[in-house]
Amino acid sequence: LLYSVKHSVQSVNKIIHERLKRFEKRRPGPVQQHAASLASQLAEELLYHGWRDEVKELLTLISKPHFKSLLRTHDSVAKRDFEPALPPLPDDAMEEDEESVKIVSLVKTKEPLGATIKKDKSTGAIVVARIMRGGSADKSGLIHEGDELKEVNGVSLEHRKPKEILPLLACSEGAVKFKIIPGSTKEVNNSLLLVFVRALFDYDPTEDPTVPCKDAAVAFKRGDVLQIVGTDDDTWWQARRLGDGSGRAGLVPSKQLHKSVYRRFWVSEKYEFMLCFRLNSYKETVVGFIPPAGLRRSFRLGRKSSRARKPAQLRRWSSETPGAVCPRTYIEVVPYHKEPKDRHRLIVLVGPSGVGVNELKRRLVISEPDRYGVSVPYTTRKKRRQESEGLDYHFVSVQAFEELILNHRFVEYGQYRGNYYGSNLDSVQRVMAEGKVCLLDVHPSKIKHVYTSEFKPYVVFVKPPMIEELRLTRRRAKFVCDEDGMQVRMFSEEDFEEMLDQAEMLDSQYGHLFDKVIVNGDVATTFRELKADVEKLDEPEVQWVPAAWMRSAPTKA
Ligand SMILES: Nc1ncnc2c1ncn2[C@@H]1O[C@H](COP(=O)(O)OP(=O)(O)OP(=O)(O)O)[C@@H](O)[C@H]1O
Repeated sequence: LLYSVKHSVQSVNKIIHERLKRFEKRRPGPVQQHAASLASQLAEELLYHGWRDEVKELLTLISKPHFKSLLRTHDSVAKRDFEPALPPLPDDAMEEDEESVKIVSLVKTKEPLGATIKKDKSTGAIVVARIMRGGSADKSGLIHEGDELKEVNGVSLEHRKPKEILPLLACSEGAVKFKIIPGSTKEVNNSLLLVFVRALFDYDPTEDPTVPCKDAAVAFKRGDVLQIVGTDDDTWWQARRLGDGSGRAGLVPSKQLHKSVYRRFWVSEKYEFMLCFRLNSYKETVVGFIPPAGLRRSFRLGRKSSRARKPAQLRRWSSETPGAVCPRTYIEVVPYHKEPKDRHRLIVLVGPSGVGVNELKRRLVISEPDRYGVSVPYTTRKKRRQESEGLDYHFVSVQAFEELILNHRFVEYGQYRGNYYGSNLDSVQRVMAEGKVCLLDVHPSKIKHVYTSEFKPYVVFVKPPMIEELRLTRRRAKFVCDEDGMQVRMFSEEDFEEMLDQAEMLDSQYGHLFDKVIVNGDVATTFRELKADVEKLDEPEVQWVPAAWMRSAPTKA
């Protein structure tokens, strides 16, 4: 038995040996040398191709650290990093330490090389400061951060300033030859990160005196989605702006940097502004206006009290979200693909009093009553003759209402003339369970109650147009001006100014929560824009939602 086992092991070994020999003769070569970055690009592509199980599985596989390491190792072997073959040195290179000089040749396209340079203050040498992820320099794998540049296309860089070197590179077409002295080799992770963030502030590098290289920076607007591809540097991250078509990574201020710059700016220049911001704010406590039956008016607190010309200090804006004190940076987002079986996202409409939130809500419901619905509010007041339970209000006892308060079932509630009124979460859920798009109109400070994966709110900020257009479009418009909602009057110049002031404050305090800003000039145009935007949420296109929603299982508000 032992003999036969030994014999078979020997034959297996022989077979393996022969196979390996054959394999060696064929000398299989790598198909390409950038498998790691290709896998990252593939992962990114997959984000846009539905959220099917196979896609998820493949994404999980290629995002695993050991799989990434395997690909990086493959790339090193493919590039023969283990036995660096230096090209023959030109004669004049002999003055340098032969061992240390390297000539590299990159093929330059119309795109920039994707590297920044700086002058080393102590030695005066020109060194590579940064390599942009995904750029030509990065993909070549031939130039690294810290490398000293000696020549570009035979032109010596000695005693030159970085500014003088840029034109040399800009002129170069096709192959660009660099003579470099490699810096200390540090491990560089070439694979792109799969972290996406939504910017909560506008950034324009041309106006930023702190940016190390304006040309290498990426400009973006609040709401843009950025893919963060490198966070090696604590102050300047590398990121790509999605949808700009270039795919080029550039510098963006890191979270920490933006916070510190913002604080410095705030302390020095914005201090006065912030001070009046605080003086004008107060805690919301009362419901100011409860409308008659029909399409419910909102519970936007104190909306009418401001019209009743209360002093500025008593205006309703809450101090509970001190947006201007805490700088807004980035919020991590993930792609969300709506499946046909998924519920519609909750549509939250916010805006200053009188801007037209109710009007737009009304138009949406009338346009497609089977598709759009509004939640029916709860009240403890007595039912009037013409009102119906569940249609105008849910009429409940004080005890029942207070129990609901204790159970955190209200998005917004308050008291008016001794009765409670409130927008209830169950009411919202009922509309959503009917398969309708639920429209909710709340003060932005209350969005937090529905900011969960269960509701996936899509927040639309309805903004007034410029004052000239307000005057023009609201010439014949009337708004409810008494506390019982029965009297109406025309808009005054003061109402317009107040609307614009409120809009500005809402934007600065809660702008980070808005998915869409819509300017309500001509109401028919605004309505069409809003409807088209809401309908887009049902298309199989990728939507970017806070990562926190998707990480946790659907949470109850
Ligand atoms: N774009 C517009 N052009 C002209 N009139 C408009 C426009 N939008 C709204 N209106 C009118 O302005 C008035 C106030 O609108 P609406 O009641 O919808 O405001 P609101 O934002 O819901 O404010 P509030 O909650 O304080 O009532 C209504 O008469 C409405 O028809």
